[in-house]
Amino acid sequence: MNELTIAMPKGRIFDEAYQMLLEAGFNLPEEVEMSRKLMLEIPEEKIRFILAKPMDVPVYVEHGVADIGIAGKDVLLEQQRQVHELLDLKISTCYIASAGLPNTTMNEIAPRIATKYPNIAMKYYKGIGEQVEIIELNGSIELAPMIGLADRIVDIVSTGRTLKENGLVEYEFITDVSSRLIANPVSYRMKGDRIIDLVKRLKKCVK
Ligand SMILES: Nc1ncnc2c1ncn2[C@@H]1O[C@H](COP(=O)(O)OP(=O)(O)OP(=O)(O)O)[C@@H](O)[C@H]1O
Ligand SMILES: O=P(O)(O)OC[C@H]1O[C@H](OP(=O)(O)OP(=O)(O)O)[C@H](O)[C@@H]1O
Repeated sequence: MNELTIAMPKGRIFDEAYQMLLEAGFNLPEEVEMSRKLMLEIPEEKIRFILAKPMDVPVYVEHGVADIGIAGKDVLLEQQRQVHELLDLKISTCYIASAGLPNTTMNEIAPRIATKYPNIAMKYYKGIGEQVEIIELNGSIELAPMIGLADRIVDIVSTGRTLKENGLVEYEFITDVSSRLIANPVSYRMKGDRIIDLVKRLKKCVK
């Protein structure tokens, strides 16, 4: 049996994704001790997990150092990497929307859009015929309209709490997001049996 290296996103997605693998019947420790270890070997299953930043999972998979990985659709849309998307796990669901201060229109000349997702935002505004200036931030995006850095933000919305607590309203829905199982194209060919078995088992656990 080939060894399978799986890139797992640390943070929000990890628990739900790991739970799905347990439900799919993989013989893994019930709980992963939250240590600082970034690699986890499961010799009984011939699986090796690498624990990566969510934005980096497709990088490991594209380069083939991980055979498969779990990544948010937001990250996949933003990065457009050469990976196969195998399965929608329907976990860590949320959506991407534009938001801003209530009752405001966008500046007519080059409105400014703050976002962690420059490509998604650019594509969206291009699609609706708006020429915008993108201001790329790495977090706390909701600050931007409040302090006059941008007319709108393009960001993830889950419960809507962050928008509400910062006095912002949603303007346009852009796209739904959930986590996806992705594979390196060469691994998919070379380790097809193992990957297809994993997809079949996970498919049964998708809710
Ligand atoms: N409310 C949410 N906010 C952000 N991401 C969410 C949310 N709900 C689900 N997600 C999913 O989780 C992923 C982000 O996970 P997480 O917040 O752990 O990483 P991150 O934003 O890169 O955080 P950090 O840079 O702080 O590690 C997103 O890519 C998205 O697919
Ligand atoms: O609709 P909600 O349930 O409030 O969730 C959405 C918020 O969560 C995420 O931020 P995160 O906690 O990852 O912080 P950061 O992007 O500011 O680092 C996202 O960027 C939104 O700000």
